[in-house]
Amino acid sequence: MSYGRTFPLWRDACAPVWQDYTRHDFVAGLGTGSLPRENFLRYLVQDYLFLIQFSRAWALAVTKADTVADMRACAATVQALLSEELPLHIRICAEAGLPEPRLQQAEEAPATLAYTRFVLAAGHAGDVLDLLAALAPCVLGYGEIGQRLSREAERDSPYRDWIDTYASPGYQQLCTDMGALLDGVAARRLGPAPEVSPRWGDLCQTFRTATRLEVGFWDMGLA
Ligand SMILES: Cc1ncc(CN)c(N)n1
Repeated sequence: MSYGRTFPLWRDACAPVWQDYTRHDFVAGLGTGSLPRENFLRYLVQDYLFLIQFSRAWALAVTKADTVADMRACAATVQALLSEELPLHIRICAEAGLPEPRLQQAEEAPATLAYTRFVLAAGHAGDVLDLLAALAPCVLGYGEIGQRLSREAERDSPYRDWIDTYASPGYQQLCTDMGALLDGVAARRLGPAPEVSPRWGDLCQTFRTATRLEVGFWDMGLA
């Protein structure tokens, strides 16, 4: 799945690290079902904390967006994070005996701090395109992972629920919408040939750093 034109260019510019992210051992363990539950829950608690900061970053994108249509697209992502993705985490953790107040009291792991504060700093220091470059690996990487695992994962993987969430038409639509948002902002700010813009190298670097931080997030889950 390409999710527009800009995303594949950024992804292909950091292909080895993208591979490390989307083909990580943690992801393989979700597909085969061999990932220990304890590691999955450690990841989910941190991801709960991650998604709160990530929602703030998308809310920042609402304030930085160029047009009302873009504001709506960013606001829809805030809504999806808080009302669809976060409840999945709350439900799975509650079933495992971890009610939401316990999640709220959890301490952020260094990997969570590093990733979320990087994204927020990129957004505060830069414009909406810098912010979207930092946000894209998260949204679109899980879109790719969800699609692939829904085809390749063991039918009876205990992580089917998780896989189905990211493969679902709702999440895939979010990815398609983000790809279109990204293309529109890139065209507006960089012109018809974004790859030759003087900003292109910095944007690729921001995307690459966020992708490395995704790898660090899976590593934290496996540790
Ligand atoms: C760390 C991380 N990256 C991406 C996603 C998908 N929104 C997530 N839930 N957590």
